[in-house]
Amino acid sequence: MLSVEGLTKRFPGGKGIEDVTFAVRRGEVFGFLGPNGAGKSTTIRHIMGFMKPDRGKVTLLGFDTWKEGAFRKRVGYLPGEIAFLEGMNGIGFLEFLARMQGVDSSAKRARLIERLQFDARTPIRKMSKGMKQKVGIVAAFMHDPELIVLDEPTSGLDPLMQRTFIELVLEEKARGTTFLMSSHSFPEIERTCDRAAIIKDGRIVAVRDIGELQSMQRKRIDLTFERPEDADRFARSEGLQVEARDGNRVSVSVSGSMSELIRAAASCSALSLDPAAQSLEDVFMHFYDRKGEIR
Ligand SMILES: Nc1ncnc2c1ncn2[C@@H]1O[C@H](COP(=O)(O)OP(=O)(O)OP(=O)(O)O)[C@@H](O)[C@H]1O
Repeated sequence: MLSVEGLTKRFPGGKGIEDVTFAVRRGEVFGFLGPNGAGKSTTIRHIMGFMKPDRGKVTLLGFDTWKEGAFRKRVGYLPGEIAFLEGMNGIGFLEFLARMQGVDSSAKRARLIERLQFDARTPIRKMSKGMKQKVGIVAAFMHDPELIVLDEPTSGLDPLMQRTFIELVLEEKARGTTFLMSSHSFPEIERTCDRAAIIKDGRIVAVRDIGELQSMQRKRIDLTFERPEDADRFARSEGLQVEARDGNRVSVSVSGSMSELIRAAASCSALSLDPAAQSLEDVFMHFYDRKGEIR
């Protein structure tokens, strides 16, 4: 459905993307994961045919996206930063897009607006970042495209709306829609994607199944015990990687199965077991060694 081959773009100043190669299969939800400035938006702009590559090419539904625009009506796109037409309200903007897309998408549009719970009659200049993001999501989904390309779709959405968004993606996926979705948040990608590419400093460092990425991920767990003696006993258990100890608390890091940890925690009367908020750094550090190479 989508193939990105050797895509290279060097910006003045040396940044850009280098030899980016991956393919998205029909019907899958494909994540595009990387820290800020890694090259996600640059790659996506090339995919959508808005930038001319220095080298390489993008083939989407059989079209070279830089040279041919005929793929556009069959694709939905949510840019990282949406440029709206000033002076319109949400509905006006969506109707304008629908005319360009050349399909009657009014019924689907109304359903999406209801799901995302916002007043689309609000003038765009008065909309919050989250509301604008919702208008952009409706625009990307409403014409039932075969592929939906989303650049950081949940930025600006509150947790409840992030959940609604995930439901929408899964419903569309069940109908056979293909997705390419960029994010810098692994948990977000984890809930929806089948596979993901990881990009860092303009280069793809891994393309893996989500299950594989999950099992590679190292998690930090904070445990609290009834008494410091229990914490001591737990910290001496076989096969645990203890990161920190303080009184009746112990932090460990785990990758893969949790069963050993849970067994040891139970036998030492653990009171609570909390996954520590994982920073992006923690996730990415697992994928790179110091030279930035994939392990
Ligand atoms: N038009 C441009 N001219 C010069 N440099 C650019 C241009 N567009 C992007 N860059 C640089 O290229 C790098 C990749 O940017 P890009 O926006 O693709 O990253 P990103 O992965 O989408 O990041 P974020 O998560 O912050 O949106 C950055 O260092 C950025 O400053």
